[in-house]
Amino acid sequence: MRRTTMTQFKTLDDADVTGKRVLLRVDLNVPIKDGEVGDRTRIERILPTIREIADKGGRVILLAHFGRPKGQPNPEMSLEPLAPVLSQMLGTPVGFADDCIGPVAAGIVAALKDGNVVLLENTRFHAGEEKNDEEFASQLASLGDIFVNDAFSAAHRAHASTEGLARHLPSYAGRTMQAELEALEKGLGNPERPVVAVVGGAKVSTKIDLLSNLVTRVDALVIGGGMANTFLAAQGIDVGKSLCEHDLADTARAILDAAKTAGCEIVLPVDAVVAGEFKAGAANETVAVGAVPADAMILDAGPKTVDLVSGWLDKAKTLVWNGPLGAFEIEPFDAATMAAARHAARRTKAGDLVSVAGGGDTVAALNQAGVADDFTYVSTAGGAFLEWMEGKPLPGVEVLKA
Ligand SMILES: Nc1ncnc2c1ncn2[C@@H]1O[C@H](COP(=O)(O)OP(=O)(O)O)[C@@H](O)[C@H]1O
Ligand SMILES: O=C(OP(=O)(O)O)[C@H](O)COP(=O)(O)O
Repeated sequence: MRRTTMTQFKTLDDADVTGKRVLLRVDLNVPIKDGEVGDRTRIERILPTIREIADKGGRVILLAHFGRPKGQPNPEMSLEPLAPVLSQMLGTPVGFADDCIGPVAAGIVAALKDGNVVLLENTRFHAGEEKNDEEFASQLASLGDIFVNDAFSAAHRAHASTEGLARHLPSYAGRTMQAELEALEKGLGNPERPVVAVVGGAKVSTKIDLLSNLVTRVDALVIGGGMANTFLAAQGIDVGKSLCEHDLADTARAILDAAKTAGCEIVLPVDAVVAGEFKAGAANETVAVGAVPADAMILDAGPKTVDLVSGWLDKAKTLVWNGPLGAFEIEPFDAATMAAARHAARRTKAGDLVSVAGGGDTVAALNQAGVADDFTYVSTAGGAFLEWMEGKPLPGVEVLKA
Protein backbone atom coordinates (compact mmCIF):
# COMPACT_ATOMS: atom_id res chain seq x y z
CA MET A 1 0.00 0.00 0.00
CA ARG A 2 2.86 2.40 0.71
CA ARG A 3 5.71 3.09 2.11
CA THR A 4 8.98 4.46 3.38
CA THR A 5 11.81 2.29 4.52
CA MET A 6 12.12 2.03 8.25
CA THR A 7 13.54 4.61 10.50
CA GLN A 8 16.83 6.16 9.45
CA PHE A 9 16.99 8.72 12.22
CA LYS A 10 18.84 8.86 15.49
CA THR A 11 17.05 7.76 18.63
CA LEU A 12 17.63 8.22 22.34
CA ASP A 13 20.13 5.37 22.05
CA ASP A 14 22.39 7.79 20.18
CA ALA A 15 21.88 10.80 22.47
CA ASP A 16 23.99 11.82 25.43
CA VAL A 17 21.43 13.66 27.53
CA THR A 18 23.21 13.79 30.88
CA GLY A 19 23.36 17.37 32.17
CA LYS A 20 21.85 18.60 28.89
CA ARG A 21 18.83 20.82 28.38
CA VAL A 22 16.58 18.59 26.29
CA LEU A 23 13.77 20.26 24.34
CA LEU A 24 11.23 17.45 24.11
CA ARG A 25 8.31 17.98 21.70
CA VAL A 26 5.28 16.00 22.83
CA ASP A 27 1.60 15.99 21.86
CA LEU A 28 -0.60 17.14 24.75
CA ASN A 29 -3.55 17.89 22.50
CA VAL A 30 -5.75 15.66 24.63
CA PRO A 31 -9.54 15.58 24.91
CA ILE A 32 -10.81 17.79 27.75
CA LYS A 33 -14.22 17.08 29.27
CA ASP A 34 -15.72 19.37 31.92
CA GLY A 35 -12.30 20.95 32.47
CA GLU A 36 -10.64 17.58 33.11
CA VAL A 37 -8.38 15.52 30.86
CA GLY A 38 -10.62 12.90 29.29
CA ASP A 39 -8.52 10.27 27.59
CA ARG A 40 -4.91 10.08 28.83
CA THR A 41 -3.47 7.83 26.15
CA ARG A 42 -1.30 10.54 24.57
CA ILE A 43 0.15 11.40 27.98
CA GLU A 44 0.73 7.76 28.92
CA ARG A 45 2.63 7.19 25.68
CA ILE A 46 5.15 10.00 26.31
CA LEU A 47 5.97 9.01 29.89
CA PRO A 48 8.72 6.48 28.96
CA THR A 49 10.63 9.12 26.97
CA ILE A 50 10.35 11.74 29.74
CA ARG A 51 11.43 9.20 32.37
CA GLU A 52 14.33 7.92 30.30
CA ILE A 53 15.75 11.41 29.74
CA ALA A 54 15.20 12.46 33.37
CA ASP A 55 16.66 9.20 34.72
CA LYS A 56 19.77 9.74 32.60
CA GLY A 57 20.19 13.19 34.15
CA GLY A 58 18.76 15.26 31.32
CA ARG A 59 16.78 18.44 32.03
CA VAL A 60 13.44 17.93 30.32
CA ILE A 61 11.79 20.96 28.71
CA LEU A 62 8.42 19.95 27.30
CA LEU A 63 7.12 21.74 24.21
CA ALA A 64 3.56 21.16 23.01
CA HIS A 65 0.53 22.76 21.40
CA PHE A 66 -3.09 22.66 22.47
CA GLY A 67 -6.03 23.40 20.19
CA ARG A 68 -5.84 25.99 17.44
CA PRO A 69 -5.40 29.41 19.08
CA LYS A 70 -4.34 31.01 15.77
CA GLY A 71 -1.07 32.52 16.99
CA GLN A 72 -2.61 34.41 19.94
CA PRO A 73 -2.51 33.68 23.69
CA ASN A 74 -5.87 32.23 24.71
CA PRO A 75 -6.44 31.20 28.35
CA GLU A 76 -8.89 28.52 27.24
CA MET A 77 -6.07 26.76 25.41
CA SER A 78 -3.42 27.09 28.10
CA LEU A 79 -1.32 24.02 28.86
CA GLU A 80 -1.08 25.01 32.55
CA PRO A 81 -3.74 22.48 33.72
CA LEU A 82 -1.66 19.73 32.11
CA ALA A 83 1.36 20.30 34.39
CA PRO A 84 -0.26 18.77 37.53
CA VAL A 85 -1.66 15.91 35.45
CA LEU A 86 1.80 15.15 34.08
CA SER A 87 3.28 15.48 37.54
CA GLN A 88 0.79 13.03 39.02
CA MET A 89 1.31 10.54 36.18
CA LEU A 90 5.11 10.81 36.30
CA GLY A 91 5.25 10.81 40.08
CA THR A 92 7.61 13.79 40.04
CA PRO A 93 7.10 17.59 40.12
CA VAL A 94 6.57 19.27 36.76
CA GLY A 95 7.16 23.02 36.60
CA PHE A 96 5.33 25.38 34.26
CA ALA A 97 6.41 28.53 32.38
CA ASP A 98 3.62 30.70 31.03
CA ASP A 99 5.48 31.44 27.82
CA CYS A 100 7.51 29.11 25.62
CA ILE A 101 10.10 31.78 24.66
CA GLY A 102 11.50 34.96 26.19
CA PRO A 103 12.65 35.77 29.72
CA VAL A 104 9.99 33.70 31.54
CA ALA A 105 10.97 30.52 29.71
CA ALA A 106 14.70 31.32 29.91
CA GLY A 107 14.47 31.90 33.67
CA ILE A 108 12.71 28.66 34.46
CA VAL A 109 15.03 26.68 32.18
CA ALA A 110 18.14 28.25 33.77
CA ALA A 111 16.93 27.10 37.19
CA LEU A 112 16.51 23.45 36.12
CA LYS A 113 18.65 20.78 37.73
CA ASP A 114 19.54 17.44 36.18
CA GLY A 115 16.46 15.20 36.07
CA ASN A 116 13.96 18.10 36.45
CA VAL A 117 10.94 18.44 34.17
CA VAL A 118 9.24 21.66 33.06
CA LEU A 119 6.33 22.29 30.70
CA LEU A 120 6.31 25.44 28.56
CA GLU A 121 3.10 27.20 27.51
CA ASN A 122 1.31 26.39 24.23
CA THR A 123 3.70 26.94 21.32
CA ARG A 124 0.74 28.02 19.15
CA PHE A 125 0.30 31.17 21.25
CA HIS A 126 2.98 32.55 18.91
CA ALA A 127 2.25 33.01 15.20
CA GLY A 128 5.82 31.92 14.44
CA GLU A 129 4.99 28.35 15.46
CA GLU A 130 2.61 27.48 12.63
CA LYS A 131 4.52 29.71 10.17
CA ASN A 132 7.65 27.71 11.04
CA ASP A 133 9.36 31.05 11.46
CA GLU A 134 13.18 30.91 11.65
CA GLU A 135 13.42 33.55 14.35
CA PHE A 136 10.83 31.81 16.54
CA ALA A 137 12.56 28.45 16.03
CA SER A 138 15.90 29.94 17.04
CA GLN A 139 14.33 31.48 20.15
CA LEU A 140 13.06 28.01 21.10
CA ALA A 141 16.44 26.50 20.23
CA SER A 142 18.24 28.91 22.57
CA LEU A 143 16.52 27.13 25.49
CA GLY A 144 18.05 23.72 24.74
CA ASP A 145 21.17 21.77 23.88
CA ILE A 146 19.42 18.96 22.02
CA PHE A 147 15.97 18.33 20.53
CA VAL A 148 13.94 15.16 20.90
CA ASN A 149 10.68 14.78 18.99
CA ASP A 150 8.17 12.38 20.50
CA ALA A 151 5.08 13.89 18.89
CA PHE A 152 4.38 11.52 16.01
CA SER A 153 0.76 12.73 16.02
CA ALA A 154 1.92 16.25 15.14
CA ALA A 155 4.66 15.15 12.71
CA HIS A 156 2.50 16.04 9.68
CA ARG A 157 2.80 19.71 10.67
CA ALA A 158 5.85 21.63 9.45
CA HIS A 159 5.80 23.92 12.47
CA ALA A 160 8.71 25.48 14.38
CA SER A 161 8.54 23.03 17.29
CA THR A 162 8.00 19.97 15.08
CA GLU A 163 10.29 20.75 12.15
CA GLY A 164 12.20 24.05 12.32
CA LEU A 165 13.80 23.30 15.66
CA ALA A 166 15.41 20.14 14.32
CA ARG A 167 17.45 22.29 11.93
CA HIS A 168 18.92 24.24 14.87
CA LEU A 169 19.91 21.49 17.30
CA PRO A 170 21.17 17.90 17.27
CA SER A 171 17.90 15.98 16.94
CA TYR A 172 16.58 12.57 17.92
CA ALA A 173 13.34 10.60 17.82
CA GLY A 174 11.74 9.86 21.17
CA ARG A 175 10.56 6.38 22.13
CA THR A 176 6.94 7.00 21.11
CA MET A 177 7.89 8.41 17.73
CA GLN A 178 10.05 5.34 17.19
CA ALA A 179 7.41 2.89 18.43
CA GLU A 180 4.61 4.44 16.35
CA LEU A 181 6.58 4.19 13.10
CA GLU A 182 7.66 0.64 13.83
CA ALA A 183 4.14 -0.49 14.76
CA LEU A 184 2.49 1.14 11.74
CA GLU A 185 5.04 -0.41 9.43
CA LYS A 186 4.44 -3.81 11.00
CA GLY A 187 0.62 -3.55 10.94
CA LEU A 188 0.10 -1.80 7.61
CA GLY A 189 3.36 -2.13 5.67
CA ASN A 190 1.89 -4.91 3.55
CA PRO A 191 -1.83 -5.06 4.31
CA GLU A 192 -4.11 -7.92 3.41
CA ARG A 193 -7.00 -6.87 1.15
CA PRO A 194 -9.73 -5.80 1.19
CA VAL A 195 -8.51 -2.73 3.04
CA VAL A 196 -11.35 -0.62 4.42
CA ALA A 197 -10.70 2.89 5.71
CA VAL A 198 -13.12 4.66 8.02
CA VAL A 199 -12.69 8.42 8.23
CA GLY A 200 -14.97 10.54 10.38
CA GLY A 201 -14.51 13.22 13.02
CA ALA A 202 -14.64 16.97 12.86
CA LYS A 203 -11.37 18.15 11.28
CA VAL A 204 -12.94 18.26 7.83
CA SER A 205 -10.85 20.94 6.12
CA THR A 206 -7.51 19.55 7.30
CA LYS A 207 -8.29 15.95 6.41
CA ILE A 208 -10.44 16.12 3.29
CA ASP A 209 -7.49 16.59 0.92
CA LEU A 210 -5.97 13.35 2.16
CA LEU A 211 -8.96 11.40 0.93
CA SER A 212 -8.21 11.89 -2.76
CA ASN A 213 -5.01 9.94 -2.30
CA LEU A 214 -6.43 7.50 0.23
CA VAL A 215 -9.06 6.28 -2.26
CA THR A 216 -6.28 5.05 -4.52
CA ARG A 217 -4.88 2.89 -1.72
CA VAL A 218 -7.91 1.29 -0.12
CA ASP A 219 -10.76 -0.87 -1.42
CA ALA A 220 -13.52 0.97 0.40
CA LEU A 221 -13.74 4.27 2.22
CA VAL A 222 -16.44 4.71 4.84
CA ILE A 223 -17.02 8.42 5.42
CA GLY A 224 -18.71 9.28 8.71
CA GLY A 225 -19.00 11.94 11.39
CA GLY A 226 -18.76 15.59 10.44
CA MET A 227 -16.76 14.64 7.34
CA ALA A 228 -19.79 12.81 5.87
CA ASN A 229 -21.99 15.91 6.09
CA THR A 230 -19.75 17.78 3.65
CA PHE A 231 -20.04 14.89 1.17
CA LEU A 232 -23.81 14.65 1.60
CA ALA A 233 -24.18 18.40 1.06
CA ALA A 234 -21.94 18.19 -2.01
CA GLN A 235 -24.48 15.75 -3.45
CA GLY A 236 -27.28 18.24 -2.93
CA ILE A 237 -28.58 16.76 0.33
CA ASP A 238 -29.77 19.31 2.89
CA VAL A 239 -27.88 18.70 6.15
CA GLY A 240 -29.63 21.46 8.10
CA LYS A 241 -27.44 22.99 10.84
CA SER A 242 -24.94 20.12 10.81
CA LEU A 243 -21.19 20.63 10.99
CA CYS A 244 -20.48 20.99 7.28
CA GLU A 245 -17.92 22.79 5.12
CA HIS A 246 -20.09 23.88 2.21
CA ASP A 247 -17.16 25.60 0.47
CA LEU A 248 -15.46 22.20 0.14
CA ALA A 249 -18.25 20.80 -2.03
CA ASP A 250 -16.04 20.81 -5.14
CA THR A 251 -13.27 19.02 -3.27
CA ALA A 252 -15.75 16.42 -2.05
CA ARG A 253 -17.10 15.85 -5.56
CA ALA A 254 -13.55 15.50 -6.92
CA ILE A 255 -12.84 12.85 -4.28
CA LEU A 256 -15.97 10.94 -5.29
CA ASP A 257 -14.76 11.03 -8.91
CA ALA A 258 -11.25 9.94 -7.91
CA ALA A 259 -12.73 7.03 -5.98
CA LYS A 260 -14.74 5.93 -9.00
CA THR A 261 -11.62 6.04 -11.19
CA ALA A 262 -9.63 4.10 -8.61
CA GLY A 263 -12.36 1.49 -8.10
CA CYS A 264 -12.70 2.42 -4.43
CA GLU A 265 -16.17 2.00 -2.97
CA ILE A 266 -17.40 5.07 -1.09
CA VAL A 267 -19.77 4.39 1.79
CA LEU A 268 -21.81 7.33 3.04
CA PRO A 269 -24.47 7.42 5.77
CA VAL A 270 -28.00 6.51 4.70
CA ASP A 271 -29.65 7.58 7.94
CA ALA A 272 -28.76 9.86 10.82
CA VAL A 273 -29.61 10.71 14.40
CA VAL A 274 -30.43 14.41 14.51
CA ALA A 275 -30.97 16.90 17.32
CA GLY A 276 -31.53 20.62 17.72
CA GLU A 277 -28.56 21.11 20.08
CA PHE A 278 -25.12 19.65 20.76
CA LYS A 279 -25.92 18.48 24.28
CA ALA A 280 -26.03 15.20 26.16
CA GLY A 281 -29.55 13.78 26.18
CA ALA A 282 -30.82 16.34 23.64
CA ALA A 283 -34.20 15.40 22.14
CA ASN A 284 -33.39 13.48 18.97
CA GLU A 285 -34.85 11.47 16.15
CA THR A 286 -33.57 9.11 13.48
CA VAL A 287 -34.21 10.18 9.91
CA ALA A 288 -33.13 9.22 6.41
CA VAL A 289 -30.26 11.44 5.21
CA GLY A 290 -32.62 13.12 2.74
CA ALA A 291 -34.97 14.18 5.54
CA VAL A 292 -32.83 16.18 7.98
CA PRO A 293 -34.97 19.06 9.35
CA ALA A 294 -33.60 22.53 8.51
CA ASP A 295 -33.17 23.44 12.20
CA ALA A 296 -31.50 20.14 13.22
CA MET A 297 -27.96 18.81 13.12
CA ILE A 298 -26.67 15.34 12.42
CA LEU A 299 -24.93 14.11 15.56
CA ASP A 300 -24.64 10.40 14.84
CA ALA A 301 -25.08 7.80 12.12
CA GLY A 302 -28.36 5.92 12.26
CA PRO A 303 -28.91 2.15 12.68
CA LYS A 304 -29.13 1.41 8.94
CA THR A 305 -25.75 3.08 8.46
CA VAL A 306 -24.34 1.08 11.37
CA ASP A 307 -25.48 -2.11 9.59
CA LEU A 308 -23.87 -0.91 6.38
CA VAL A 309 -20.58 -0.17 8.15
CA SER A 310 -20.69 -3.56 9.94
CA GLY A 311 -21.12 -5.23 6.55
CA TRP A 312 -17.96 -3.53 5.30
CA LEU A 313 -16.10 -4.47 8.45
CA ASP A 314 -17.14 -8.09 7.79
CA LYS A 315 -15.69 -7.92 4.27
CA ALA A 316 -12.47 -6.23 5.38
CA LYS A 317 -9.23 -8.01 6.14
CA THR A 318 -7.56 -4.75 7.16
CA LEU A 319 -9.19 -1.74 8.81
CA VAL A 320 -7.69 1.73 8.99
CA TRP A 321 -9.78 4.08 11.15
CA ASN A 322 -9.53 7.74 12.02
CA GLY A 323 -12.34 9.91 13.29
CA PRO A 324 -15.49 8.94 15.19
CA LEU A 325 -18.78 8.34 13.36
CA GLY A 326 -20.64 10.77 15.59
CA ALA A 327 -20.40 13.06 18.61
CA PHE A 328 -19.44 10.09 20.76
CA GLU A 329 -18.62 12.22 23.83
CA ILE A 330 -22.31 12.90 24.43
CA GLU A 331 -24.97 10.26 24.85
CA PRO A 332 -26.88 8.98 22.99
CA PHE A 333 -24.80 10.15 20.02
CA ASP A 334 -22.07 7.63 20.80
CA ALA A 335 -24.09 4.66 19.49
CA ALA A 336 -22.68 4.29 15.97
CA THR A 337 -19.05 4.80 17.03
CA MET A 338 -19.43 2.32 19.91
CA ALA A 339 -21.11 -0.26 17.65
CA ALA A 340 -18.42 0.01 14.95
CA ALA A 341 -15.62 -0.12 17.53
CA ARG A 342 -17.03 -3.24 19.17
CA HIS A 343 -17.69 -4.92 15.83
CA ALA A 344 -14.13 -4.32 14.63
CA ALA A 345 -12.77 -5.50 17.99
CA ARG A 346 -14.77 -8.75 17.80
CA ARG A 347 -13.45 -9.53 14.32
CA THR A 348 -9.91 -8.67 15.37
CA LYS A 349 -10.13 -10.95 18.41
CA ALA A 350 -11.43 -13.73 16.18
CA GLY A 351 -8.29 -13.33 14.06
CA ASP A 352 -10.29 -12.19 11.00
CA LEU A 353 -9.18 -8.56 10.85
CA VAL A 354 -6.07 -6.45 11.28
CA SER A 355 -7.39 -3.24 12.83
CA VAL A 356 -5.34 -0.09 13.14
CA ALA A 357 -6.98 3.04 14.51
CA GLY A 358 -5.59 6.45 15.39
CA GLY A 359 -6.39 9.99 16.49
CA GLY A 360 -6.80 11.69 19.87
CA ASP A 361 -10.58 11.39 19.86
CA THR A 362 -10.66 8.05 18.08
CA VAL A 363 -8.48 6.56 20.81
CA ALA A 364 -10.77 8.11 23.41
CA ALA A 365 -13.75 6.52 21.64
CA LEU A 366 -12.12 3.09 21.60
CA ASN A 367 -11.34 3.41 25.30
CA GLN A 368 -14.92 4.49 25.95
CA ALA A 369 -16.09 1.36 24.12
CA GLY A 370 -13.63 -0.68 26.22
CA VAL A 371 -11.98 -2.19 23.13
CA ALA A 372 -8.71 -0.29 22.61
CA ASP A 373 -6.72 -3.32 23.77
CA ASP A 374 -8.51 -5.57 21.29
CA PHE A 375 -7.39 -3.59 18.25
CA THR A 376 -4.23 -4.74 16.49
CA TYR A 377 -2.68 -1.32 17.01
CA VAL A 378 -3.89 2.00 18.32
CA SER A 379 -1.88 5.02 17.23
CA THR A 380 -1.99 8.34 19.07
CA ALA A 381 -2.06 10.02 15.65
CA GLY A 382 -5.02 10.88 13.43
CA GLY A 383 -4.02 13.21 10.60
CA ALA A 384 -0.37 12.14 10.79
CA PHE A 385 -1.42 8.50 10.64
CA LEU A 386 -3.54 9.11 7.52
CA GLU A 387 -0.70 11.01 5.85
CA TRP A 388 1.75 8.27 6.76
CA MET A 389 -0.63 5.77 5.18
CA GLU A 390 -0.74 7.73 1.97
CA GLY A 391 3.03 7.58 1.80
CA LYS A 392 3.34 11.33 2.24
CA PRO A 393 6.62 12.42 3.83
CA LEU A 394 5.92 13.74 7.33
CA PRO A 395 7.96 16.93 7.89
CA GLY A 396 8.56 16.12 11.57
CA VAL A 397 9.97 12.71 10.65
CA GLU A 398 11.87 13.73 7.51
CA VAL A 399 13.82 16.45 9.30
CA LEU A 400 15.04 13.89 11.85
CA LYS A 401 16.56 11.91 8.99
CA ALA A 402 18.39 14.91 7.55
N1 LIG B 1 -21.73 14.68 13.12
C1 LIG B 1 -20.88 15.33 13.92
N2 LIG B 1 -21.10 16.60 14.24
C2 LIG B 1 -20.23 17.28 15.04
N3 LIG B 1 -19.11 16.76 15.55
C3 LIG B 1 -18.84 15.48 15.25
C4 LIG B 1 -19.69 14.69 14.42
N4 LIG B 1 -19.15 13.47 14.31
C5 LIG B 1 -18.02 13.48 15.02
N5 LIG B 1 -17.81 14.67 15.60
C6 LIG B 1 -16.72 15.11 16.46
O1 LIG B 1 -15.47 14.83 15.90
C7 LIG B 1 -14.51 14.98 16.92
C8 LIG B 1 -13.28 14.17 16.61
O2 LIG B 1 -12.75 14.56 15.36
P1 LIG B 1 -11.20 14.53 14.98
O3 LIG B 1 -10.44 15.49 15.84
O4 LIG B 1 -11.15 14.73 13.52
O5 LIG B 1 -10.76 13.04 15.37
P2 LIG B 1 -9.34 12.48 15.90
O6 LIG B 1 -8.94 13.32 17.09
O7 LIG B 1 -9.61 11.07 16.28
O8 LIG B 1 -8.38 12.65 14.75
C9 LIG B 1 -15.21 14.56 18.20
O9 LIG B 1 -15.09 15.60 19.14
C10 LIG B 1 -16.67 14.35 17.77
O10 LIG B 1 -17.61 14.91 18.67
O1 LIG C 1 -4.66 16.11 17.62
C1 LIG C 1 -3.94 16.13 16.62
O2 LIG C 1 -4.28 15.60 15.43
P1 LIG C 1 -5.49 14.52 15.20
O3 LIG C 1 -6.79 15.11 15.72
O4 LIG C 1 -5.52 14.37 13.70
O5 LIG C 1 -5.09 13.27 15.89
C2 LIG C 1 -2.56 16.71 16.65
O6 LIG C 1 -2.26 17.22 17.93
C3 LIG C 1 -2.40 17.79 15.58
O7 LIG C 1 -3.28 18.85 15.85
P2 LIG C 1 -3.73 19.82 14.65
O8 LIG C 1 -4.61 19.02 13.71
O9 LIG C 1 -4.47 20.97 15.30
O10 LIG C 1 -2.46 20.28 13.95
